[in-house]
Amino acid sequence: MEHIIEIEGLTRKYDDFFAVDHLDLKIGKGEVFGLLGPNGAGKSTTILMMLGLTEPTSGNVRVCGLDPVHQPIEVKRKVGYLPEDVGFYDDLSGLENLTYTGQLNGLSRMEAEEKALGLLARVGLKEEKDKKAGKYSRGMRQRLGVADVLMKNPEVIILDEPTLGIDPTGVKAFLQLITDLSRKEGITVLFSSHHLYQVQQVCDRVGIFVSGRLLACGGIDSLSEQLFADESFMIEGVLDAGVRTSSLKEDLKKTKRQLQDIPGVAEVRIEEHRFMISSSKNVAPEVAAIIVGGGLHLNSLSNREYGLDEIYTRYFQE
Ligand SMILES: Nc1ncnc2c1ncn2[C@@H]1O[C@H](COP(=O)(O)OP(=O)(O)OP(=O)(O)O)[C@@H](O)[C@H]1O
Repeated sequence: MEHIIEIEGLTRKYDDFFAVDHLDLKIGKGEVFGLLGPNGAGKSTTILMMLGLTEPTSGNVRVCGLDPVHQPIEVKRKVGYLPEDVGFYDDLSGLENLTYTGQLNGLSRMEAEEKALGLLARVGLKEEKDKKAGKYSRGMRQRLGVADVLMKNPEVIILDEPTLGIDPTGVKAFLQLITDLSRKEGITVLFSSHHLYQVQQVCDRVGIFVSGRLLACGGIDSLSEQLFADESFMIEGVLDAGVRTSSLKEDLKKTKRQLQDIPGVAEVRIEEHRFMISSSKNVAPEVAAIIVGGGLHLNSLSNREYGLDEIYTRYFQE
């Protein structure tokens, strides 16, 4: 696969703090790639370095074969960037804003207007073309932002939290627009988000950022495996709290050791009269047999499998 973005050992330090810590990442042409991670994970800093707006402390970035540190203007010609909050001339209409961008990019007024009209239709703002940008809703502004970015025929589009503050219907339409750009026009799309669910819907691959590092990267299916392959099942065995034999302490210890030896089991914890077992597969039958065989009184056994959603939430809570 042809790589349009290549990042090697990319690092950005602020004093002693690593905002981005030795990042390696390659993104293919036409891919929709999601940068997923909590606040402060280093997503925006990575984006700014790709655009040549922040200088790396060390490491390399190449975007469309260009070095953003030394060729920032060339990079800006090929890469469209949509920041979290797009700035427009609020007193000008959507059409006038786009036409102005077109003219700044070397088109004549007529050419710019024609192109702007086509793009307004493309992003679903045809009806609102003459409305002042200041009166657009947040979702409309984001769509106008995409049209604005498309005015310069970019090869790559980078969007920072593009769905923030848009209602669910708007989000759906917006994500569809992103997918179309990649599928129909071969544009590479990179977007950052906190929302696993949104990223999951449109991205070919996702990179999970935590503390400036890429914790896992790949198709959505492979992420849970990469992150928590050995802990996707949680089995909980509750003992009868009323039964207190003299050998209880010893029995619990012995049973814990036996549970730990079951193939696939990652961790066994005892909390009061409960066993908590995380494992890579469903070992509930073995767990039941061992607990009962160990002379303990099992009251109930529950077993649940975590989806990527829960793993993601659980992980970031920790
Ligand atoms: N100019 C700066 N000076 C000092 N620290 C900074 C600077 N810019 C960013 N940081 C720090 O670097 C870390 C990464 O920030 P960054 O904005 O890249 O995270 P993010 O993943 O984009 O988060 P968010 O989702 O909140 O936008 C944060 O801890 C932030 O405080």
